Amino acid sequence: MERISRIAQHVNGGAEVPGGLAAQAVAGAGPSPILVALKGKIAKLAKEKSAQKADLLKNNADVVIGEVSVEQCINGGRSVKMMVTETSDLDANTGISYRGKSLYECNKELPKAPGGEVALPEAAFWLLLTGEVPTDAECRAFTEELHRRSAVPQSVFATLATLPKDTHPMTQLSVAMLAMQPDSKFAHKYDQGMKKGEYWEVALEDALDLVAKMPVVAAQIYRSTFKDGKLPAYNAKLDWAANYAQMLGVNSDEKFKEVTRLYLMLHADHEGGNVSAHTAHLVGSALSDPYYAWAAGLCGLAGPLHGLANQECISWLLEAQKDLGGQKPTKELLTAYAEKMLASGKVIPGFGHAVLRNTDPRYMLEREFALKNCPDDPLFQLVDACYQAIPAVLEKGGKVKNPFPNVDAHSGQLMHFYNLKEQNYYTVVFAVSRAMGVMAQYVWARAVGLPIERPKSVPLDVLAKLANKK
Ligand SMILES: CC(=O)SCCNC(=O)CCNC(=O)[C@H](O)C(C)(C)COP(=O)(O)OP(=O)(O)OC[C@H]1O[C@@H](n2cnc3c(N)ncnc32)[C@H](O)[C@@H]1OP(=O)(O)O
Ligand SMILES: O=C([O-])CC(=O)C(=O)O
Repeated sequence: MERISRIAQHVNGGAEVPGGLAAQAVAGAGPSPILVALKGKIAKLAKEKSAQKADLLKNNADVVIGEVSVEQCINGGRSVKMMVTETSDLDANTGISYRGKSLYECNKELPKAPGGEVALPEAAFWLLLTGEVPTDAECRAFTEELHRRSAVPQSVFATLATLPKDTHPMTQLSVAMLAMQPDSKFAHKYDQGMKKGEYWEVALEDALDLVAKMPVVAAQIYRSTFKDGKLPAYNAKLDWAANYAQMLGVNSDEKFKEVTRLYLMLHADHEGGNVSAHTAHLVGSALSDPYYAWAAGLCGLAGPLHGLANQECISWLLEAQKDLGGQKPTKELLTAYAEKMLASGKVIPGFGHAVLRNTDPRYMLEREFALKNCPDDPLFQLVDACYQAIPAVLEKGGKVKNPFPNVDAHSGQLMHFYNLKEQNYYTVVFAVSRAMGVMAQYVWARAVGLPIERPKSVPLDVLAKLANKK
């Protein structure tokens, strides 16, 4: 009851909730039809997948699917197949696919906002959760379901308010996740002796709550850190991403809403081995609840070789712009600039990837958006010159395995163009999106009953002995 009144207060503080399925649930009609439908779809697929897992373990448990070299053991386990992730799969050349659909296919096939051209991120979330493309009606009802769950306890904001104002926004976000943890339904049910077969369904409750609350928490962090602290009213008439965009309060342009949808759709998932997803998976495998798991994952996303690269990248671009001193960026100028940078032993942010061996399709989709919507932006012209110049420079250097740009080389320019200029904040936008994939992964890890993760480590001496035996 207390939860519902908190939600009502929150919604009343913002715009009206549309009178749809989710609103009926707010009014006390029990789980909304869309939640029932969502659970039904996951339950059906989970049955198939659990049978597949059982069959693999019964009939193929001893089949060797790969070997591990000394190099893989030392260098971060690249390409070692040692975990199961149902939601998405990364191909080194074509990039990520959500449940078998490339990002181009997702952008084409998933429902859009009225008048919008890019896929809605919550539609991608539904796809990651269920393996199905939602209908427009399902997607609308799912958006409402998220709105219904978006109220953030006052205690979370009170906790954030105790932090020094210059605390990095990613630190604030991780703290906020932990401050929300006391509301974890998974943790409460576990304490009451929940059965294993119930884990995924309760995990889904937390996953939906967490994703629904992310935009509110993230926007409040932005407003408190960089603006007057006042959060524009929540607008439940908008889709999940557009409402986040408007709560940031930096731009009322429809195109800012559209670019936010695109960004949040593209960053939603990147299979299981990336630092933040793997961290969250590992923590979740101990049955720490989804809030603990994502708080841990966020700390990994905050690393400059991973999610923070988009902050690093925009800083790098702005610095380069200053160094060029008003000259028009050209391939030649950027080649010389990047060569100098590389010679000084610095990493060029936004280029290279642990797994991809081609230009990141997320980068290409952002580039297409920029070519259409802001081709004359000086920062885009610099990004474009980097695209023309840097791969060849890195290739000539001879040690980088993938000289091509990843998504972080572009996303900052788009945010900057639409007036979201505080670069320390950029990884938070990434985190709002990635919460969807990591939460879908968490639900699926419980749905197929994956156990606690505990790979073997060895000291270098042991590795040397193993190597000498061969
Ligand atoms: C959303 C994401 O997380 S995408 C990744 C975002 N990160 C970045 O853009 C940061 C810049 N890029 C990098 O640092 C790397 O390419 C990573 C971390 C993404 C991948 O790392 P690895 O798998 O180790 O890359 P790779 O095997 O190609 O590295 C080989 C060497 O090239 C270097 N290298 C790789 N990329 C770059 C780069 N962009 N600039 C300079 N040097 C690079 C590595 O540091 C390594 O050097 P070392 O042998 O002296 O240690
Ligand atoms: O896959 C990785 O290692 C990093 C990455 O691009 C992501 O997580 O989006």
